[in-house]
Amino acid sequence: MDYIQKVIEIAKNNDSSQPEFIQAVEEVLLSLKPALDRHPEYEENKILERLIEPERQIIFRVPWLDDNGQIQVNRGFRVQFNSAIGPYKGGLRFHPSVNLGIIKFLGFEQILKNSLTGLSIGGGKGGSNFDPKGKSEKEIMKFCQSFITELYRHLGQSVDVPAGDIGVGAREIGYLFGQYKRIKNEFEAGVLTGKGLKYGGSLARKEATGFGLIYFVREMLKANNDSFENKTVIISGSGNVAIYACMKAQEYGANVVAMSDSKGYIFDPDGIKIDTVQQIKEVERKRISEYVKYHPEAEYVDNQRKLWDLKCDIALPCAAQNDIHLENAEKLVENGCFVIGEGANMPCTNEAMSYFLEKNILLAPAKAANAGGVATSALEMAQNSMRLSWTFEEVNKKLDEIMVNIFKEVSEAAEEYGVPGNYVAGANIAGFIKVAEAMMSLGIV
Ligand SMILES: NC(=O)C1=CN([C@@H]2O[C@H](COP(=O)(O)OP(=O)(O)OC[C@H]3O[C@@H](n4cnc5c(N)ncnc54)[C@H](O)[C@@H]3O)[C@@H](O)[C@H]2O)C=CC1
Ligand SMILES: O=C(O)CCC(=O)C(=O)O
Repeated sequence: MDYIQKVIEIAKNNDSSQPEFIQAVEEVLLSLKPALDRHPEYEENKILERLIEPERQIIFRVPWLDDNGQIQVNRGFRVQFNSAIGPYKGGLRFHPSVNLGIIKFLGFEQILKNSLTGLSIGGGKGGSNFDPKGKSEKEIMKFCQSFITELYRHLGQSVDVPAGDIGVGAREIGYLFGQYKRIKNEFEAGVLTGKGLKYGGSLARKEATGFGLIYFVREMLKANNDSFENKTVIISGSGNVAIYACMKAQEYGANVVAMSDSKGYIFDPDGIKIDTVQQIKEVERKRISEYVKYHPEAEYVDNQRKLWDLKCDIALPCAAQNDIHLENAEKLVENGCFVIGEGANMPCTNEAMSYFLEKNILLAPAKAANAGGVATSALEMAQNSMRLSWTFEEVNKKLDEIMVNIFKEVSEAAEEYGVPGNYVAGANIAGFIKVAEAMMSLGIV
């Protein structure tokens, strides 16, 4: 058995109840062969065995009182995966589906993503099986306070710096930061990112993941002599990443015709009115089905999975993992889709990814394409350290430059390691080499 298969077997034996984590490990490791062939020292130093084992995993009880005075108990997680190149960095997800395997897949992806940004940030991820849907503002606050009251002892601006992910936005980060500050009696702004603008947040962090995705896809299109102009785009999700991806794609002349949530999708052939989606999702926190009340000419389909049957040139999955299965991939290609930009983490199954690559579809992998969010989080930390704030234009310009660099790094790695145009392998190899070299330098730790 070769080295890669041996390590995949170790992951399967150790973590057989964590299918998403095994999926992420297989996807990454299987593409690293050219890098491992060139660097036999990585096997001698058991770099892959160490890479798949988190440095630390924290699981904790989160008790809180609901509005009826009843005690509720949730489970909290923080996986501090790899700090070879910087403090652990990665978001918190609050969603009923959260378990250790999901947090581990996200944390594992984060190691290589953060490495691609070129900034000094290691990989981590956390969250809870808490469901924010239907909770009052007070309940959200009480949950966040209880969550951070346990987790705070493992955090610090040079230790571990969480941010948002599904179910965690500026509101939740505010409550987490407020309680952290109270416990520590210290205004340690750099301990959390995605903060509100009045207490240390960065302009453009809210927009960064969606904008960054479009900057990356723009570069990928440019390298293939194409652009967003007049392209038909469909987007899954209607949260933070989806909204700002839609906005920027429209700015570049694309016609975004569909968006979704976990229940269904809206189809507006004249183009999604993104300010309506923002009103429904960011202000009212309601279902995307509300859209047709404002725009009766649009259609609502009560089946999110059917989104992938729509005709488009570019598909941007920006919701959750394993959103695009093989049959969705086949349908997209059959309908003429030739670009996939992954805004969500691991939105395509491994079978769907292989199919896209086989069909020479331009596939922008999540690790690279959605790295603009965490990169801008690192810019927020930099501003916090300097105790100053950059303008929106300054942050956005830096974000754009970072995404241009990531694309360059990814496509050059693909060329150098013999898989030109395979941005999936390019991203994995480029992200991995940096972390592996740092791990080699740091000794057996
Ligand atoms: N917020 C950020 O800065 C970053 C987020 N991501 C990833 O982007 C994705 C979306 O995250 P956010 O927009 O921040 O979250 P969000 O909570 O703002 O929005 C999530 C969206 O996905 C939809 N959704 C959730 N589960 C779904 C399902 N099973 N099927 C269809 N739709 C579903 C929700 O209805 C909502 O529209 C996640 O995969 C996240 O890990 C990646 C990088 C950074
Ligand atoms: O901004 C951050 O630190 C985290 C973003 C994140 O969770 C992600 O990149 O998936």
